[in-house]
Amino acid sequence: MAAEPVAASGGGLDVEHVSVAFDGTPAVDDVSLALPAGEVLAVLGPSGCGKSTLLRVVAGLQRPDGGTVTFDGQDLTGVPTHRRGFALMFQDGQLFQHLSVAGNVEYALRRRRVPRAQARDRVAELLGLVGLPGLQDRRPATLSGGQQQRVALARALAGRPRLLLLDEPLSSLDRALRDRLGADLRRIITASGTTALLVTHDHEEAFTVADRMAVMRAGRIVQQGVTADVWRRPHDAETAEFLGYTTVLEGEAASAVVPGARRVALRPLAWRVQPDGGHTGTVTAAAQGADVVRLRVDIAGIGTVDAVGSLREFPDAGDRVPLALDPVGVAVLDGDDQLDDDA
Ligand SMILES: Nc1ncnc2c1ncn2[C@@H]1O[C@H](COP(=O)(O)OP(=O)(O)OP(=O)(O)O)[C@@H](O)[C@H]1O
Repeated sequence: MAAEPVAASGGGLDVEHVSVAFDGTPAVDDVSLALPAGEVLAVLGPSGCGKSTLLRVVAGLQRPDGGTVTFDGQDLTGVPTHRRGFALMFQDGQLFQHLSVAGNVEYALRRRRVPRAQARDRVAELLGLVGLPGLQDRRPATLSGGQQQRVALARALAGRPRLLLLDEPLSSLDRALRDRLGADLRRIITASGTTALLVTHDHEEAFTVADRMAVMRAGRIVQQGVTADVWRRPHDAETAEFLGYTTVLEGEAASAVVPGARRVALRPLAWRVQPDGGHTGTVTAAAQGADVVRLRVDIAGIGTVDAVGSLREFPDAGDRVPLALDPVGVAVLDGDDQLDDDA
């Protein structure tokens, strides 16, 4: 069930009924998206779902078989990529290795013949914005992966694009750096007032960076909305799993967790070992993580679920443990039932 996109009133991007097929096989299938000006939208989906193709249609690099792309009400059909006023940033930055950092960032400014002094000031301002002040003269090869992506971002923002298109911008970085740069990316995009469309397979990245999220599967948008809403209320089990929920319960097991619910999805942190938590379970497996003990516990009437425990009282297989349920880690699927946050 795909919610209808909210029209991007007051400007922004509108994608309506866009389809692309390669050799008769649909890659993008009747996709509609709305991105209001000043917001960040993440299209989230697994490899091969068609998200890069969709991004290429918006960029003007791929002609759709059907549908329209408009920005600020202007139909972009027939408008070439370089006339759209958009900027693109890819997974691996694609910096010009023979140019300095400053040379890379001012690339768009040179093409527009911005006066030299003005361009220099803008480069300094952008490097400050992305957290790399003073690195003008360095070569890309002497920078870390995270620094290179920051330079790529500064370069993309230099021409003040009306839409920034990001294709898996953090995927080449390791997890810790990805988390840090994800938060920075959001801050930088917001601070520069840029409207941005991000495609990614990483739900954490989408959650950190975007205001709105569209979940894509096999060429179609299966759910879209405000990021926190999609996160808390995935429509179906497959979407829930893709968003990091690890267990789906049905029938009586579901209603034992949320009264009246037919299906619920649980995040790995939903159950926590806690005295007087209201439930009891038997540990079937335990593995020590860096911060918590990750458990599988069997709860009578519910089944086997993931849980976390404290490193201080390392529970082990066979132990009976008291458990509390954190409502933030629970989503009701296919129903109107919502878990009360105070429950
Ligand atoms: N130029 C092309 N010619 C033929 N098939 C293509 C072409 N580009 C993409 N496809 C196919 O279209 C489908 C969607 O590809 P696309 O690259 O858009 O997916 P994606 O979600 O971005 O995946 P990934 O994250 O792996 O890049 C895939 O099945 C892919 O093989």
